[in-house]
Amino acid sequence: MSDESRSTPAQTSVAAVIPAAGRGVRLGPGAPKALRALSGTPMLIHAVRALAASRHVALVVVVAPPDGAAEVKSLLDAHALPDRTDFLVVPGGESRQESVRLGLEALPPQYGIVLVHDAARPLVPVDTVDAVVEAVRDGAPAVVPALPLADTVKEVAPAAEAGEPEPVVATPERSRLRAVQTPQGFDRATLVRAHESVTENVTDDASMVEQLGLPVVAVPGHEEAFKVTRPLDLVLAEAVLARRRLNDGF
Ligand SMILES: Nc1ccn([C@@H]2O[C@H](COP(=O)(O)OP(=O)(O)OP(=O)(O)O)[C@@H](O)[C@H]2O)c(=O)n1
Ligand SMILES: C[C@](O)(CO)[C@H](O)COP(=O)(O)O
Repeated sequence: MSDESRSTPAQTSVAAVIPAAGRGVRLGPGAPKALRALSGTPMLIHAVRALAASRHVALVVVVAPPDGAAEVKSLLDAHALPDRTDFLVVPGGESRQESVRLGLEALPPQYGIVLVHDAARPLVPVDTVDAVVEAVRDGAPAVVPALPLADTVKEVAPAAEAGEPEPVVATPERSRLRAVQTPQGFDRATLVRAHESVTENVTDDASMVEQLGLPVVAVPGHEEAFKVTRPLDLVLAEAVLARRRLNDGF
């Protein structure tokens, strides 16, 4: 590639990988979490629309439950989505990390910036997505949206016996702690290297980049980007959607 044809960060195309292959055990029995309805629409469709709402995002790769790729393709076909965005569906894996890796492997070469976004965070506002992309375009290899904590956090040691109280061993300084959300944004080469190098299971992609010794920066997250994990989160999600409908005058 000549120097003239090499993309600058500002021109680099952006793809989003949406891991949606989880079962949703903490949500309780039912369909895979991403396929459960919020206000009559599958959670996954809300998440896809939230990412495709960003003018930066040109491709969305949905990582479907391992035996659910055909169902997810039909869902994408059945719901209105922006014309300017391309969509791909690939089957996922046993862990979130494996599902993200499978999504990354499906990315065509022209995408230099990758967002990884949980299907379980269906209501992330577009301004949060854009802020993450802009921070990567400004040169950060890895960016996380993050919020200060409302609760004090304690570190505990294992209880002496199951069911016994856990001894508290430390209280980390709260002002320096953040609750991390998605989409997390990456320079693609950095994220690919992280997934190739880190073999132990981690709960987010940015921590793999930290393990490479590369900088990760935090931008402001949003309270509506919360993760639907337990049954009460569904109640909150429905309330947020009802508030949006009211604000939009529906
Ligand atoms: N094998 C997996 C496990 C999780 N995920 C995705 O990773 C995101 C965050 O995971 P989480 O909220 O933990 O979802 P689940 O694994 O479905 O939840 P649980 O742990 O309660 O089963 C979700 O969008 C989920 O679909 C995935 O793509 N592949
Ligand atoms: C990636 C993540 O959403 C950042 O908070 C989170 O780590 C996912 O965790 P989960 O246990 O897979 O829900």
